[in-house]
Amino acid sequence: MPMLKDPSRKYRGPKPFRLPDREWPDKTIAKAPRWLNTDLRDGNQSLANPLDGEQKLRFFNLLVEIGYKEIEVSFPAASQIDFDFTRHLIETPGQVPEDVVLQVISPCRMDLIKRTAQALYGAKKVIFHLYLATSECFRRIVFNNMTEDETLTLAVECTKYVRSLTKDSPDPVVRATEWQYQFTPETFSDTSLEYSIKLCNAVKEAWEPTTHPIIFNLPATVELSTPNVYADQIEYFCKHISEREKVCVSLHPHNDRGCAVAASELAQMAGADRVEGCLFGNGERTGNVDLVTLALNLYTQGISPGIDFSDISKVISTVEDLTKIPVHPRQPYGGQFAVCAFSGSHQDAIKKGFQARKKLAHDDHWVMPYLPFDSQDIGRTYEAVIRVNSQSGKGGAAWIILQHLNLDIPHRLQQRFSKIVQNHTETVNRELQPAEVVKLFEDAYFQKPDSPIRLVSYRIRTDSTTSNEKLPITNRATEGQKRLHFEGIIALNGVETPIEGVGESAVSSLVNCLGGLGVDVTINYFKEQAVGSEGTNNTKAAAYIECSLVTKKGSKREPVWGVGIHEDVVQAGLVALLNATSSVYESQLGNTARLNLITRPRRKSSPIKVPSTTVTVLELCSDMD
Ligand SMILES: CC(=O)SCCNC(=O)CCNC(=O)[C@H](O)C(C)(C)COP(=O)(O)OP(=O)(O)OC[C@H]1O[C@@H](n2cnc3c(N)ncnc32)[C@H](O)[C@@H]1OP(=O)(O)O
Ligand SMILES: CC(C)C(=O)C(=O)O
Repeated sequence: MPMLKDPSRKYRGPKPFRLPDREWPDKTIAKAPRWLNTDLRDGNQSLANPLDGEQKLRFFNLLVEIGYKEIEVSFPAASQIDFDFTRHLIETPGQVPEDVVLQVISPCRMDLIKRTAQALYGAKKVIFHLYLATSECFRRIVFNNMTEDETLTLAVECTKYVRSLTKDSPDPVVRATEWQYQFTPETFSDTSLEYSIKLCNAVKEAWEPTTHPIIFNLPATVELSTPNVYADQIEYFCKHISEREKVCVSLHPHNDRGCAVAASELAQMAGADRVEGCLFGNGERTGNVDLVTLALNLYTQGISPGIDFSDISKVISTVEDLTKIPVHPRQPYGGQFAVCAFSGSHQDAIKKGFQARKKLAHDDHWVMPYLPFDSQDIGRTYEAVIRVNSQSGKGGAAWIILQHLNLDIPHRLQQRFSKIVQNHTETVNRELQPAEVVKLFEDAYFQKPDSPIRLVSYRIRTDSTTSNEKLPITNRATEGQKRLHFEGIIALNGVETPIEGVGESAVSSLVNCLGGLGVDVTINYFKEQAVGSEGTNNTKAAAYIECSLVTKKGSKREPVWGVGIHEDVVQAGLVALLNATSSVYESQLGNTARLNLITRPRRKSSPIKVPSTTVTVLELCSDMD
């Protein structure tokens, strides 16, 4: 066969269809549709290994649990498994809740209809579903040139036959069942609308709906056109079918062009009452419409779907286990990446979004950069929202530290820490787990067990008795400063040394003490923060310090950071300073600093006498060690 140069010439293109008075584009979806779940029929018939009875029961129980009230449970004439499963549901007391209706399907073949009716004997509530393809393509190719009239006659005869076996049956047990009837002109979206309507009117006349409307299920058996065309077809059908009030218009879209969700939404705007589909879009070929997406899309329209996906992970694991088809990571809502950001600018915006949201009232509308919905609504935490790799920025790492250590790290530190994270992701060339990000943070800014500078004990007092002049020049407070007197013992590379200094705060007095030891640092940035929920016993203080080493020539080295966390806010600041200083000492000075410090003459520590005039005394807590 010669190769076609342009495959587009192989296809017919859109069929001309005019709907001059179309209304659906101006409509919105105002309520959830009637849902029909067909995982156990259309979903099941498309599996490489169809479900056995036990698996079908597990699936059925899940569907009931999450709230489906109409479930197509089987094609009873197709297999003994489906027949027996239907019988099991009917015969097991309490298995089918009172408000759940079982639906079963059969083609327009008398033998198969009869078998289907047998499967339903004694059921409480049933939708008997018959299908017959109506398009020119199917009538000519599949049904051997069956005419429109012959097709209509077959549909009417089969409907009458179903009627005789169900609501018109002489058997009181059969008549006791609450029967509904559904007819599907299969391949509806490829069938002339006038003909579909003529055939459905004839079927309606044959069934004579009374208590329940007759369900006309109008499938895009194969999705052939853009979603607006399907919506036009549904609007036309709704407007032209007779006795519309006796008809429930149902949708059954397939996803061949990837537009099933859009088609279903537009078709609901066009007047449809009901939607048939499968969880996560299982079904023949590219699947039926995804009922999870359709339902959860309703939330973002301010409508409750009436189906409970608040524990979507459980739904996913059950469905994956039964169908052996994994839910794609990028699947709307259910996919593990559905509300997850790797890229830096997205993470920054999301972090800011959550911080802004914290300040709002609980019931404020969800307005969040990059996140269309709240992952908590489907039972997922915010933890997986931000994930860190080499595409991430400062906001992502900062988010993880906020989530795991409860530290809302300052913007300047975010920028510094982000470089450490970036280096690491580029070295390992993969995503970092939150624990790895936390470890990088702790290693960089917290006290290490082998820290070269450790505060052994200290006391601070405010007093006016200490003469500034008596202290070495580096340890003195500057002019006009409120003076705090800091006395303590510091271990430098394990050698304990008494220190003493004055400053306007505990931190600056310790800075002055360090100056006396030859470690001259200036504080560039200092911030304190409460950690934990206010008003609880768990509140701690966090302090962030950025400082630079000042060399003998007076120039500043690259700044370093330290973070201190402590029950006591003063101590948090001191710890932060020492952590930063340790970094200076280790990373900037290296051996020279070690030498400088070690060669200074120092005494073995002696107890510090605190005068009785002490105003503030803070004992060093043991977790400093
Ligand atoms: C679009 C849909 O998804 S519709 C649902 C389809 N689901 C399934 O087919 C799953 C279960 N099906 C089955 O188990 C089998 O196909 C059965 C039991 C229904 C029928 O099996 P068989 O008797 O072996 O027939 P087979 O499936 O090979 O062929 C279908 C026959 O039914 C005819 N047919 C197909 N659809 C219909 C229909 N809706 N109404 C009446 N006849 C139909 C075909 O034209 C064909 O007839 P032919 O043999 O005279 O050419
Ligand atoms: C029989 C109908 C409902 C169907 O499954 C389809 O058209 O896809």
